[in-house]
Amino acid sequence: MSFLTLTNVSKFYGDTQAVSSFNLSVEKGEFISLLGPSGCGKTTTLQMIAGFESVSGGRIELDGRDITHAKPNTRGLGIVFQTYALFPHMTVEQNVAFGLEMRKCPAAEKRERVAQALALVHLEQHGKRYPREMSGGQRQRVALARALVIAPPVLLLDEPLSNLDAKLREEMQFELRDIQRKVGTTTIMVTHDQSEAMSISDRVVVMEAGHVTQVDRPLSVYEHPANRFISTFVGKANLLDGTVLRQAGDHADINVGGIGLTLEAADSGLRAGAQVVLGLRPEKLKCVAPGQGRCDGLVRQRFFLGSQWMYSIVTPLGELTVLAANDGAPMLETGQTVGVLWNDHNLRLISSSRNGAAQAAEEVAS
Ligand SMILES: Nc1ncnc2c1ncn2[C@@H]1O[C@H](COP(=O)(O)OP(=O)(O)OP(=O)(O)O)[C@@H](O)[C@H]1O
Repeated sequence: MSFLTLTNVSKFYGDTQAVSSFNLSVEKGEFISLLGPSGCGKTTTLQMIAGFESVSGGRIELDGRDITHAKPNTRGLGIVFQTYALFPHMTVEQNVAFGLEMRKCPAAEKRERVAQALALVHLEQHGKRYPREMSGGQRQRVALARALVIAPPVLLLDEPLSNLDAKLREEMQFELRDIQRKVGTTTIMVTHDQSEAMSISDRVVVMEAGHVTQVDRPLSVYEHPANRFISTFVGKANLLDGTVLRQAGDHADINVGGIGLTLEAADSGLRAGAQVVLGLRPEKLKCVAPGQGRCDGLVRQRFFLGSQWMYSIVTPLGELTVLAANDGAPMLETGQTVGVLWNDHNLRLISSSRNGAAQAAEEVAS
């Protein structure tokens, strides 16, 4: 059953539509990420859930209650901002206790709940310090404890890790997910970092220019991106321009640069002659000895990524990016000819013109 529901929620700033017909049902305890490029409407959506921005149209319900126009303080949600927004003149304990004081919580209960919240974020030894005496990661955890101490029905996180350096950010991603699992709070996080969204969330909501374009589990978004933008925004993808030769049963034969590919396309409705764009992830390609792959190619560039090598290989399909594990096998040299191998099972249909019967006739005739 849905715990938080957004139905056709939209937002106009004057004539500009920042969010358009946003629909989402969130289950109790779920961790959802709103993912998309700058300006796509993520923060505006979060602010509408929090009640800091008014809603131009649609409805927001929390646990069966219509909160579309409710005042922010009556929604009781926990919020963590990108800047943490800690009170500099208050100690860590006082910062965490703030929400309980507003709620007139009795002193003994307050002490206990603050201690529990600080223990949850591993800061029980730091209660008497001031925010300026804490590192960025510690301040982030204080902000989290302050949001969680009121036991909110929903936790809203706006780019909560973006001020941290790469290593700390990664550690905090795991910690954040761990804490969220422990307390079981339904969480909505805004991020423009696809790897963060993929590693933390139960489901990812991809937004583009105010619209939701895909809602799915991280693996499904990665393996079955809904469009061309998502295929390259979430991970890397080789995009191959091809022409459908024929659709037969549950697959389609496709010509890409003179090489025949088989696309599993049972429900695609592709017609012979249609122009298609196929996606193939770089880690699904393998370099083998010349003549041993599906085609040969010339290594144009290589990049060392630590755990992997990334190669740029010129092939009849176009220039392909190939990711190979740094597993001790000899690395490829630029200028070297290699075979390139892949399984057509890993091809994804990204877009198609879905036409071209006449073009098909020409292809078959030629
Ligand atoms: N107060 C405002 N007045 C007018 N336009 C606004 C206002 N706030 C946001 N916008 C516009 O609404 C659109 C969505 O903004 P929003 O901040 O929600 O995007 P975002 O996806 O969170 O971006 P970012 O990742 O850069 O924070 C943008 O075009 C932005 O310029």
